[in-house]
Amino acid sequence: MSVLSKPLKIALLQLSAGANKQANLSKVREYIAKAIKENSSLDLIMLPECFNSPYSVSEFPKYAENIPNGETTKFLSDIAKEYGILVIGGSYPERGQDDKIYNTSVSFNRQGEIIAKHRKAHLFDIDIPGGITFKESISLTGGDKATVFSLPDFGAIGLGICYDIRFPELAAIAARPPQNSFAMFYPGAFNTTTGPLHWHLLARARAVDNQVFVILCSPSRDITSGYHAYGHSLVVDPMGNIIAEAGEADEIVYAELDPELITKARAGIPVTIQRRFEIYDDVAKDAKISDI
Ligand SMILES: NC(=O)CC(=O)C(=O)O
Repeated sequence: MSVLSKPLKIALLQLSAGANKQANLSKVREYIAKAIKENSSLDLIMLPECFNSPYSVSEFPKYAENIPNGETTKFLSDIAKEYGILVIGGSYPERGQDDKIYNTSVSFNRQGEIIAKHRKAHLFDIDIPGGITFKESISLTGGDKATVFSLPDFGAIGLGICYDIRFPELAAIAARPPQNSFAMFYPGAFNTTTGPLHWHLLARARAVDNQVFVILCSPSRDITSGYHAYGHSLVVDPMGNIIAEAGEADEIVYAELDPELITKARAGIPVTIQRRFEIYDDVAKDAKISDI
């Protein structure tokens, strides 16, 4: 039996976010209504990284909210409940109890209850001369756990945020026993330097490494903003094939995750049972998993 119990129908909302939080949330609401109108049998909606605020280290503290008591968490919970749909709530800046700021993703069941919370573990601190310099650690603190949770009626999934995809350990922890996830979801905002270099490569690599679906949801590209997101929200199957992809503008991407594709990939190339843990350590053993 596959680790995914039945086909999962998903929609990725590739949307840009501006300075006005209310306008950003209204746009999300409008696109969710559109997605459900276009595809009434949808199971899950996913949003991009930083969908309620600009992607900017100086702006994060101004937009940061308490989770679960802030307005964006309530907004997402209401949507999940209203439409009876699973929601992977992209990410938004969180002000923790410790007064530190995190880049956090919250997921909801069909009743609007929180089923997972992931704090971006690996902060995006890079400096590519002639390309891009970015330092999330100026205002953000990294989370300290991997996130794996059960998507009701479907099975386990892992979740990381953007730069987390560069670290294969989180996906390996999610995909291997004892977690046995069928997919890795990454809300992510690569940019016009790193996107063309690595976006597809990393998504396909994580999929093939672990024989799972990999789903990336990006903001759309707004060249009037301070950060030019790459776009190209993506769904990759367990063999590494791209089965759905957005362009650069606002767009909804639909895909169906078919359990048979996992079964076939694992039967044909049985790496899941060929690992040599007597040669190297299994990162999935004793991993620190988020418990909300
Ligand atoms: N924005 C990110 O967190 C990551 C990114 O753009 C990259 O890894 O490239």
